[in-house]
Amino acid sequence: MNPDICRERENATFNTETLTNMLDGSAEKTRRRREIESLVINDPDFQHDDPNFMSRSERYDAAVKKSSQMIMKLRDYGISDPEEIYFYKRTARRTFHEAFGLHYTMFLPTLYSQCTPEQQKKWLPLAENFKALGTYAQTELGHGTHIRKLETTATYDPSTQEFVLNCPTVSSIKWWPGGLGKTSNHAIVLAQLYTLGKCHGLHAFIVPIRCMKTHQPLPGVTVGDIGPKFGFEEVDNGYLKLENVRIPRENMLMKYAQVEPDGSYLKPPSDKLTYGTMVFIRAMIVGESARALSKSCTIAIRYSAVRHQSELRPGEPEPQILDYQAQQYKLFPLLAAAYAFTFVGQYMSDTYHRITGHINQGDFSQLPELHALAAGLKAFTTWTANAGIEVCRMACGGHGYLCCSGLPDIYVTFTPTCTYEGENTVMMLQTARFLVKCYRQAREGQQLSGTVSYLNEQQRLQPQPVSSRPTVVNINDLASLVEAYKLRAAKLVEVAAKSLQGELQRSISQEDAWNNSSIELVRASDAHCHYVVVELFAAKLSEISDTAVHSVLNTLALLYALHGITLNSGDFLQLSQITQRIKALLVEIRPNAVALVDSFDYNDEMLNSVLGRYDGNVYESMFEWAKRSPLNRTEVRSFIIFNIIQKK
Ligand SMILES: CCCCCCCC/C=C\CCCCCCCCCCC/C=C/C(=O)SCCNC(=O)CCNC(=O)[C@H](O)C(C)(C)COP(=O)(O)OP(=O)(O)OC[C@H]1O[C@@H](n2cnc3c(N)ncnc32)[C@H](O)[C@@H]1OP(=O)(O)O
Ligand SMILES: Cc1cc2nc3c(=O)[nH]c(=O)nc-3n(C[C@H](O)[C@H](O)[C@H](O)COP(=O)(O)OP(=O)(O)OC[C@H]3O[C@@H](n4cnc5c(N)ncnc54)[C@H](O)[C@@H]3O)c2cc1C
Repeated sequence: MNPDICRERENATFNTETLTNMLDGSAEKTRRRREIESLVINDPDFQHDDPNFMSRSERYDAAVKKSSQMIMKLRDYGISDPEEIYFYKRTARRTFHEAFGLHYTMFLPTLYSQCTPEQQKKWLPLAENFKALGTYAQTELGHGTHIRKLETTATYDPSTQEFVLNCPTVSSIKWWPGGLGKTSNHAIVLAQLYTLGKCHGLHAFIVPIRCMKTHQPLPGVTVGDIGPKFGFEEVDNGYLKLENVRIPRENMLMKYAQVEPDGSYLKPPSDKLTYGTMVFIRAMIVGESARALSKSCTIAIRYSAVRHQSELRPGEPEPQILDYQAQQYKLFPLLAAAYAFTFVGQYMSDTYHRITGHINQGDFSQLPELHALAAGLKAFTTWTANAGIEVCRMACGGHGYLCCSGLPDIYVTFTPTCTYEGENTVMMLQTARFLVKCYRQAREGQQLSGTVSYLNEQQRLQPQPVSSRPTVVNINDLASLVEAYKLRAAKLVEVAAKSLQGELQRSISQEDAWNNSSIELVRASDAHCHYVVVELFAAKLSEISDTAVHSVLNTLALLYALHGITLNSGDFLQLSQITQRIKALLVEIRPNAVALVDSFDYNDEMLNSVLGRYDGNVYESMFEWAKRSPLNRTEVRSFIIFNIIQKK
């Protein structure tokens, strides 16, 4: 064990196990999570070649093999709880990405949430037993964001009681779905429903695409892999063209909207229920932001504790790079954000399950808030985490650029979360739509509840506009900082609403007014989400009874809130003391930095990083890893070089 990293752990002011238990929910939950993780880590079937030294095809084949093994093993171990399956797969995913990822994350959840009981009876046994292997095919070459303009059609034929599916143009070819190219034999296809000559908009259909016996594409189906990408090398994101593909009427997902045998159409209670799976994944991605950022911080902070470089004082030994204030300023606010997002991820998951419970009971009243919250927090947390991973990589200097640091893979795997499940700017604009609506309701005297209740206060405090009210912040008091964030959010929502109003007064259309105000609208959503994160971090502190853990998390919460103010100082009144206070907080966090990342409890197998190793023995491991590069298998790799040298 590296002596530097041992000393860091000895100097921590709190018990890492207590904090890990709190993050997991209880000591028992930590025990069970670790037990599931060790099933993977100690399994010889999961000791495989490093994918960095494999070709794309080899990686795909290995991923399919591992994914199939996982299915068998989960069955053998009797693991069926979704959260436990998730722990198992998360551990197995450490060095390869699942070939059946979309089956679990979107195909199955869509069947659970949008099938009638009769449909569930037919499809769930097939899907849960992996006979029907599925994906979610919504995006087309021409449209990903503006899904109302998707061109794939499903036209009902009452004479045969079938839907006929077509992708009539090049731009209507389905493009991107994970696992579509080579793996899936079924797809949930989002298509424009036509019945009795009328279009009823987007609906979801279960479409068999490959024969369940031979795995050959079915008649009318053209399907394949879209080629290499920035990351996710193992995954066969695919294309799909449907030409006169007939499916039975019962293959339309009919929990909400229905087509009767004679072709008559029954409307759903809300036409946005078709979009439910996207809301689910957006809600889950918030927790993924926390995990990607906490992993990156673990690597960068552990490495910064063992890496020595330059001089602080002439003649003295080189310090740990973690002792540089500039290094702390890069990493500790991200560490604080990783904790904040962990709590926000838990809140988002609980909120999703609570509100979908109400939706299942027929109460749709909270759907707009759920959509706005999931869209906004998905965008807010993925943007921060995405930028943060890159900061962590650069904070490791040159070694952070090596694949064995683990950071390049975390980055290329995480960065598409800013695009998929709703491009982030577009998601922020959806949240803004909700915020402006709420602002107007509050102005009309309606009492708002939930995360937007702060907009009620603007009504109470009229006639003085929010934008002219001074912000007085006690920088040592979290409650005061929450108030400052609240006021900033109220101010920026007001600015956005007024911009819209101003544009409309110039008698331009609603749509143009919206486009001309989109900078203000995105800023309003960003401020709202930032407020929600700070508020939830502060609320979490009130649940913590252990004094030492409370104290260290309070320091992190203060740093998160104050650092956010410095990044957005134009929106707050400038406070000259804030930078001084931040410097003091960095010093306070310094002795606990390694213990705080230890508490995330990533073991070496999951972290898969030579720089972030628990024992700190980074250089020996880097040298061992380099020796395994295929380019090192022979001393002279290219005779072309050899010939050039000879000629000279
Ligand atoms: C407790 C622990 C539990 C552990 C559980 C363990 C289980 C673990 C399982 C899973 C773990 C998951 C881990 C996550 C890992 C993620 C990996 C997933 C891989 C994903 C691969 C990628 C897949 C995809 O990308 S699929 C394609 C996604 N595509 C999109 O997102 C398209 C984006 N576009 C849109 O959503 C829409 O077109 C739009 C919102 C931009 C606009 O829609 P439009 O119809 O045009 O609407 P508009 O006119 O603007 O608005 C009309 C009103 O409708 C409201 N609205 C819009 N959308 C919604 C919605 N979804 N819900 C509700 N309401 C909506 C909108 O606000 C308007 O309302 P208003 O009242 O009229 O203002
Ligand atoms: C790795 C990966 C996996 C994916 N997996 C799947 C899958 O399994 N199934 C599936 O169906 N899809 C999948 N997708 C597709 C993904 O959902 C879309 O790429 C995503 O929804 C964005 O749509 P787009 O590509 O059309 O971007 P565009 O909408 O073309 O975005 C381009 C730019 O235009 C801007 N823009 C667009 N509309 C507006 C607007 N209204 N206002 C302001 N700015 C706007 C955006 O902000 C962005 O800057 C995947 C994508 C990736 C990268």
